[in-house]
Amino acid sequence: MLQITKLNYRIKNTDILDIQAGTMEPGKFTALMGPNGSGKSTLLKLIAGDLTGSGQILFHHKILADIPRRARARDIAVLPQASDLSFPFKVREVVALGAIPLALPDIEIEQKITENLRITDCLHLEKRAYPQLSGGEKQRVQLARVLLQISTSKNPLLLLDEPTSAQDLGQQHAILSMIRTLCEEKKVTVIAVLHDLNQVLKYCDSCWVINAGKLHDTGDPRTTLTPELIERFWRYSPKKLLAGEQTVLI
Ligand SMILES: Nc1ncnc2c1ncn2[C@@H]1O[C@H](COP(=O)(O)OP(=O)(O)OP(=O)(O)O)[C@@H](O)[C@H]1O
Repeated sequence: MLQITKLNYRIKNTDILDIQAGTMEPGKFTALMGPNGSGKSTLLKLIAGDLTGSGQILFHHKILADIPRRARARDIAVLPQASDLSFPFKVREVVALGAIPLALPDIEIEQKITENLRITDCLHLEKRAYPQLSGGEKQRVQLARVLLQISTSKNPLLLLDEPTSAQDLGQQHAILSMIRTLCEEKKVTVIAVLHDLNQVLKYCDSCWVINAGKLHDTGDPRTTLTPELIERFWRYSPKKLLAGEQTVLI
């Protein structure tokens, strides 16, 4: 369970984020939604501990900021919007960075690296130099790294900032489907910034709609994301299109 109370983050006397209260259930996939600049990445960074604001974030009834760094690194992993490395690391070495907080024998780490490369469709890239990969390949390698980082946790929390932004259509669905399975089978709590309404409707248990730094609404995407709400915050009127047997919004 993640509980947020009176969370405020300001820059030069301006509120970037101001959330009075909100909770997220463990083992669920929650989307952070809202227009550009509304505060979604700021919220992820506050939960990750990369930014410090006022107020409180509790994770499984413990104050997040009080959890020792190493323990926090084993429970909480963050996939940022972009991750460039200037050193010519091999893909396998990049994923291995996720094992730094884990106290595991080498053989187990190697097995876990292989497993996470496999589920992110990166196994064929393992010997390649990371800087030479495409944007989508780099994003999947980083996903493998963060999955490895939380792989020993009993209460894993995965924070993803636009995890499918560089992926082709097939990879977008493969990744979101894999993340859903992690929620259901391994009870991973996932919070992801997502812009695609159809992806949120298809894969997420709940959504938080953020606008101008405030939490406007939370709930099941199928009831929360009404045409009125989409029109109000995104200034766009979605149309329903029947694609095969599925209705999609365009
Ligand atoms: N260091 C900073 N200095 C000044 N303003 C900042 C700083 N960091 C963020 N902001 C502002 O805070 C607001 C929220 O930024 P944030 O990155 O959280 O938005 P977002 O909802 O993730 O946007 P996007 O969908 O475009 O990624 C934006 O208006 C941004 O310009």
